[in-house]
Amino acid sequence: MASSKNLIRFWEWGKKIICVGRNYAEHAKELKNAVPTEPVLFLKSPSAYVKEGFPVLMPYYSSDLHHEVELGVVIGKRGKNIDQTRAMEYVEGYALCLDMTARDTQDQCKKKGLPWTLAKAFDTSCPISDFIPKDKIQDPHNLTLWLKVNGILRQEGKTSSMIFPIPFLISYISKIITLEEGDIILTGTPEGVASVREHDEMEAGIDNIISMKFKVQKPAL
Ligand SMILES: CC(=O)CC(=O)C(=O)O
Ligand SMILES: [Mg+2]
Repeated sequence: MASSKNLIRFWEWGKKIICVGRNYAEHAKELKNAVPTEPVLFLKSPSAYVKEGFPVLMPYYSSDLHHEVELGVVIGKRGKNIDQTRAMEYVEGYALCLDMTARDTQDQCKKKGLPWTLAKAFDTSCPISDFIPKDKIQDPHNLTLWLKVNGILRQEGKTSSMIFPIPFLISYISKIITLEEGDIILTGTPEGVASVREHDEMEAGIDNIISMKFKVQKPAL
């Protein structure tokens, strides 16, 4: 088992970013998607990570970049075929994450039956907070995730509304992809996703446990 100390810079390790989509019924409905009966999975590249103090860069091919605030679950040790009853033993801590999404690109990918890589995995598509050790969060299914843009509340959702809870997700994912120390699982976003524009400031938090701010910028050409 890794110590929390080792995981403080987990976001630099180039480990896997495994994302769960449509894990909140109200969000699935707001995008006119069916509520899933099995988790929807996709990956982000490690270069998606961006820390506070650096901007979120708008992908040049999108004109509709959306915020999605999510709880990230940080894995502390290697596991394959993990049983749900033991899944929380593999959790070392948490992080607050944004799953930045080029929504127009995602809509095009869906129409063409293409993967979501361009929509979801571009550089800076995963703003991330500092590592939150497991003992700072008593119940990860009893948290409020919130996100403001330029001071106006856009998203506020309870992790109790997740369709697939964390032990189920860990077990399900580990049957397909071996989980390793430093990997992170983004557990899906609640409703209220919407566009951001150049120079907007996003502020997101988990209750009053942690918060973070990111500016949106166009990349220098
Ligand atoms: C429709 C989506 O983009 C799915 C997703 O990422 C989510 O959090 O839900
Ligand atoms: Mg998401």
